[in-house]
Amino acid sequence: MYIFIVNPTAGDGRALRVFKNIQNDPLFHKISCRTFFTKHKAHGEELAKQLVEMYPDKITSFIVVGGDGTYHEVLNGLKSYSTIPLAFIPAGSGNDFARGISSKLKGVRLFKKVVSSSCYRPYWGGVYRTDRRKKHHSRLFANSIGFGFDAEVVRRSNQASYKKWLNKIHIGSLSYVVALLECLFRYQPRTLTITQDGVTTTHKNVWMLTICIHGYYGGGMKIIPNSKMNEHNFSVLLLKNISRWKILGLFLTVFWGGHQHFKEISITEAVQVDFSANQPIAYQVDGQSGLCESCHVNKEIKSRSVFQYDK
Ligand SMILES: Nc1ncnc2c1ncn2[C@@H]1O[C@H](COP(=O)(O)OP(=O)(O)OP(=O)(O)O)[C@@H](O)[C@H]1O
Repeated sequence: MYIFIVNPTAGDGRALRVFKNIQNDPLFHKISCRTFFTKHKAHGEELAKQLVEMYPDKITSFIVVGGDGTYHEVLNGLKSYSTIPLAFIPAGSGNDFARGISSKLKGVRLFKKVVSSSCYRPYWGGVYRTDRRKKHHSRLFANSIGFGFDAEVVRRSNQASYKKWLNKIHIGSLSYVVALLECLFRYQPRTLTITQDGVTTTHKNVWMLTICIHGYYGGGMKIIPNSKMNEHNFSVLLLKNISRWKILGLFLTVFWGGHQHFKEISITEAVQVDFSANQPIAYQVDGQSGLCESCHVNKEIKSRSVFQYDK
């Protein structure tokens, strides 16, 4: 049995339209499936957890129709069930996970491939635990986790009252531009003590620390241009000692990878990253935001089967 988890609000309603097209396809009526619509934040996680506990041996695959946030929730609902296959039909506003796995098909064409082929490949997600969570309360991520300026922009935009209004007139992404300009003048860089694979260093005036499974983030920005996804390593980007105006240049050049030549950026690889900050720091994980003072990040030990059709 296939389980569809659909976030009808993702992509300003695009996910609902995509799902309706799938529902109208004759193949949909030939497969055994059940569909669940998310009704509120974190509902995708609750649904996935309940369903996998209810039907542990009957599920062929979860099929997520939505954006990165919905995929992140379903992934976390399946945290203790690494053998359950997962497929993602991108219909959000960002969809970086689809870019990360080089999925070119969309909508009905992708749905047909998911139910008629067996292109499931191993995917090693990330595990993170902030100081605000107890030891056994680690969570998973599918794309990246970032700390600092960019996360503050996401956090501010998610909390802003103007985002609701901009979403209503379908220019929700403009809320990030407004938040970016707000943060540009107000953000205070942090001092971070970072331990990467056992080596500890302290960095002053840090604007961003971003830990990526693949190169894409923020809705199509290629933050780590040459990132090669693999089972062991993350790509780690550190941005420090940069002027406020140059930050603007960074967010313009990131679309074609020009930012990687900035002397203020270093990109390294690591299996495990720990850090602590001198004061609370914003984080964004798969586009969802929060606050912490320290965090531990490593890769999932067991891989998951994720539908990856990149032809
Ligand atoms: N019925 C609902 N009403 C409001 N919010 C919802 C509902 N269902 C899920 N959500 C929340 O919507 C948020 C955004 O979803 P999602 O990330 O999938 O879409 P998106 O923001 O359009 O896409 P992307 O993250 O790829 O840019 C998630 O945090 C999820 O918890």
